[in-house]
Amino acid sequence: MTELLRLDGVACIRGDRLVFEGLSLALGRGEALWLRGPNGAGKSSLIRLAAGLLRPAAGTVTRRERIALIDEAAALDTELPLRKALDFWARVDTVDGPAVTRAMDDMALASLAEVPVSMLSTGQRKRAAMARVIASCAPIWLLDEPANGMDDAAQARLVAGIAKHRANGGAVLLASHFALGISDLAEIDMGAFV
Ligand SMILES: Nc1ncnc2c1ncn2[C@@H]1O[C@H](COP(=O)(O)OP(=O)(O)OP(=O)(O)O)[C@@H](O)[C@H]1O
Repeated sequence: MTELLRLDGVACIRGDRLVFEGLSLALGRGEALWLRGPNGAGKSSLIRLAAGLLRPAAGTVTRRERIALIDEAAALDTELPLRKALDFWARVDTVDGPAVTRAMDDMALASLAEVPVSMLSTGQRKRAAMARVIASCAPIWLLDEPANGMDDAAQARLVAGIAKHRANGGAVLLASHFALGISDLAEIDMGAFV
């Protein structure tokens, strides 16, 4: 198995509180891992550690490939029409226009291409954030509550997108309150590390 992401003996301190410690995980090509646990268990913190946005208080984080991240902020320019906002990130990620078109199709966003991001609904913004992740072509997806605000049809597209990514050799680290119906999903109960 080719490991794309590895955490060894990681501890996380937020403010002056130890959120978790002694946490290790490895994520290989085609694998998905669900971080579950109650509010405050540290699911979002672990996603941010994996992304390199937080420094571990102990242990090591190793990323062997590019990452794409969804968290509470969609990171799309709210002033731009959706297509242009996604094209901006495509240039940053050095991917081509067809990748953006395919990602928009995957998340059923084609009809919203000219709509400013600021006018999208909550669920549409989540779909747009997911399209950005898909279009990035990054092998490691770090998804923090990606289904929040999505209706059933959007969730089904999210699950299909994750399956396609894994089939193409990608890996997914998912923080979520529920399993989303993803098959062959490993899990870590973050409550066990508090
Ligand atoms: N910027 C911050 N400064 C200080 N403490 C923080 C910060 N962000 C989060 N925390 C604390 O870290 C702990 C873990 O928070 P985190 O958001 O990682 O949990 P979570 O499992 O994702 O929770 P939820 O299910 O509510 O989204 C909480 O006690 C939270 O109050």
